[in-house]
Amino acid sequence: MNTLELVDHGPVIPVIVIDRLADAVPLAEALVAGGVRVLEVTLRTPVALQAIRAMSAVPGAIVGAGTLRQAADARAAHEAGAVFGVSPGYTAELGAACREIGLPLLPGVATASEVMAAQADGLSFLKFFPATAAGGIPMLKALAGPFADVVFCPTGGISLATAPDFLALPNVKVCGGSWLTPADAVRNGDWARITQLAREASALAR
Ligand SMILES: O=C(O)C(=O)C[C@H](O)[C@H](O)COP(=O)(O)O
Repeated sequence: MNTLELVDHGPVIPVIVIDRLADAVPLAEALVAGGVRVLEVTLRTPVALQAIRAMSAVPGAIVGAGTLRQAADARAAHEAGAVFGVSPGYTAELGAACREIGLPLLPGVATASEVMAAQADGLSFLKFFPATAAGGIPMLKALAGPFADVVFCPTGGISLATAPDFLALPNVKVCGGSWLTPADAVRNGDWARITQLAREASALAR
């Protein structure tokens, strides 16, 4: 798989934090029911790897791991069944580890130098993180000049209301965000609300 294939499935990749393993499967089912199939599960919690394994068995779900910071994270995610990885930043070490194990990587960048480092290692579909704090739409427009061959997935501070402006940019094919899985909805098992948020996100135009 090439990470750019992920954009074929819809305009938004939800960034998911799982605190309780029991929430993993119903949450994935709720998102898939709303038309959102590509799921980024952050490695921020102790149950994240088990959650990736459980969610991978949900029909229709395409599950990847977020918050990859080191080579060991990539290996653990791959072993848990993640079919892609996302990182908040980029290091050559992480890139090499992902290549070695065959885990497609969507690495985070926030500056021109970071774009150049990722491109030097063959990566041209990049997460722009933290999108809003790192310059938002004006920054993406500025990066389009020298990096016309780069496609971005802006993530960080984006909402249903602001996503359309990002998705309207020629160098943006998909947005990431945690707004589809509000912590209170997950805590309360409000899966219907999450399906509704997923429906709204998957209906966004590109
Ligand atoms: O944990 C990771 O792997 C990250 O890189 C950070 C997340 O992508 C953003 O924190 C999501 O941003 P919000 O939509 O503003 O919540």
